[in-house]
Amino acid sequence: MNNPNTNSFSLFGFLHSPHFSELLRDFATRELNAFLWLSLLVVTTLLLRRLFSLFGIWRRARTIPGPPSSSFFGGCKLFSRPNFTFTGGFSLLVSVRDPILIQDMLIKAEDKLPYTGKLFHLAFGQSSLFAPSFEKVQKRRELLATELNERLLKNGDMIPVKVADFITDKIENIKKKGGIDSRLVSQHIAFTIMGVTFFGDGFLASPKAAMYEELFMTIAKDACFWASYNVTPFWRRGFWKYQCLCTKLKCLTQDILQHCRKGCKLSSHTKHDVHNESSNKEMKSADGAKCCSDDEFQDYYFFRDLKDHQDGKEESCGNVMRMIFHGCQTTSVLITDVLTRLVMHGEIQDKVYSEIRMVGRNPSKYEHEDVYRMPLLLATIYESARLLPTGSMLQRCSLKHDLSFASGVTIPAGAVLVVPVELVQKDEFNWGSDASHFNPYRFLSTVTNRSGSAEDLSSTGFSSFVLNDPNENAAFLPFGSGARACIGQKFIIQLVASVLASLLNKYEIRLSSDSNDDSNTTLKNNLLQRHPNEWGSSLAHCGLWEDESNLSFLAQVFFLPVFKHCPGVGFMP
Ligand code: HEM
Repeated sequence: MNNPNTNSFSLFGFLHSPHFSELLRDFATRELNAFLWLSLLVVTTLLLRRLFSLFGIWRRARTIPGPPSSSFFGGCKLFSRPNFTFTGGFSLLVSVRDPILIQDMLIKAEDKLPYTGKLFHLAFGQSSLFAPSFEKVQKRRELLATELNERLLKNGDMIPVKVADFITDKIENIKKKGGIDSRLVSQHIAFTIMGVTFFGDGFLASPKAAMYEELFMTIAKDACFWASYNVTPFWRRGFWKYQCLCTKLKCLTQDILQHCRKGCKLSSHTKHDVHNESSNKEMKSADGAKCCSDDEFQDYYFFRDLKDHQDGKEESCGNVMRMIFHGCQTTSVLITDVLTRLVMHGEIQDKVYSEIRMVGRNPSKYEHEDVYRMPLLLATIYESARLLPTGSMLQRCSLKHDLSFASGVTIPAGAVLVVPVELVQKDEFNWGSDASHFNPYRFLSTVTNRSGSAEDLSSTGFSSFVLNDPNENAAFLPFGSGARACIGQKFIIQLVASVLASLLNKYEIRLSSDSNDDSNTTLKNNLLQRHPNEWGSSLAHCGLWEDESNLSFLAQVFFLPVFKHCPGVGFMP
């Protein structure tokens, strides 16, 4: 019979024996070795996979002709082969500069990069309209384009007139308080156009419209910074403040929408049960703005056709905010640039003014079809967009299939395709020797009579020029091209031209004499002055400046908008 005391004694003795510690050490060493081997195996497999994928990329990239491309996205370039840059990201980056290839590529490569929209996801929530996959956006793109163009045709006369009147009032009000920056005027115009487009006329009367614009701009300014974190920075207090602003914006968007809808309903017949209905869904946000459910948005007329195509998770609110954001950023850059060009090229401003006066039936308001009788104004807008596109790069990829081009080049699926828009739009090969100069006439042709000589039509109220379609030149890409081209191009060009026609009829844009900084004078300050002959007949546009007390307001023009060169924040979806 075993004595338990003897057993426990011998176990205790064994545990303290040198043999046991040796066994333990041996075991630990084996475990550690096994772990190290396993780690080595995993790391080696990962590295080999990466190496193989790198060789795969290199092998496929060898078939793509062209010079080596430089590093994009600020990444460090490790080595470069023709059209292939290894930046450590293990993706093939192909930069396309040939306009014919670009056109082909923009038609065939329908997807955008998988991280497209991440930047704005944080700020505005999900947006199905700017999703990377073409399959997801195709239907909505078509519906939105129809809606915009129908709206354009139906309400084309009303939006520019209302926006121009609203902006003129705003300018006059700000003028009373002091100086005003032309970037700010452009921002107001862009924001008002977007507001009226997406919320209806009620937006102009909304008491929260000004606050909405301010909040939008604050968020747009910070969006790049907060999206630059790979891991959402929950630990930073500033991040929570930003999130709070984003929630406020969403609530305010819904609040303004409700305000506009109520206005519509009141003016039609009954108050309905808007208040009761929504009170169940409402929750109060920090500043008192009311949040309601997304159903409100799905009822909203602008999205009524999109309703059937919404999947459960999607937020229509995100779509509206993303579009307002995109439209505002791009449009305000464009308007600022047009104003700058007109200041810098007084002779063009004079001719545009004559054109506007010639067409003008009503001295202050222009109807939408009238802008098509102002080819120089339209050409000025296109030429400004050519010289300063709102995004410096277009990006595409084909997520599923390899892309084969007419030239015989094949780009593998998943490769990142970029078009350096600024370079292409200023390339002498595409635009001639004056490619980097402002010359709106490049988009115009003269009207000729039967004998082939230029005809002077000024007495008939028609311009002697006709506008060529700028999109005929494959190197004209401010609105992109192909499958994912901007669907707002026609709409916004017509609106911007109409609003500018109304404003230019009232104001002349000039460099400010206040600027002391001579080196920057050319681009810095300009003045919008009310034309003394605003309501009169066609007096000469120049020479109206004797009376300096007429000076209206100071407008500063900045050539490069603040956001322009921040990667991603700009104006690209
Ligand atoms: C001056 C004004 C504008 C400019 C310069 C502009 C420019 C652009 C550019 C460059 C793209 C990318 C195209 C591409 O990758 O090929 C784009 C996309 C888009 N734009 Fe605009 N845009 C403007 C105004 C608008 C407006 C007013 C709207 C709508 C109200 C709009 C709606 C869109 C949409 C929905 C897309 C995304 C298309 C997609 O990803 O499928 N844009 N825009």
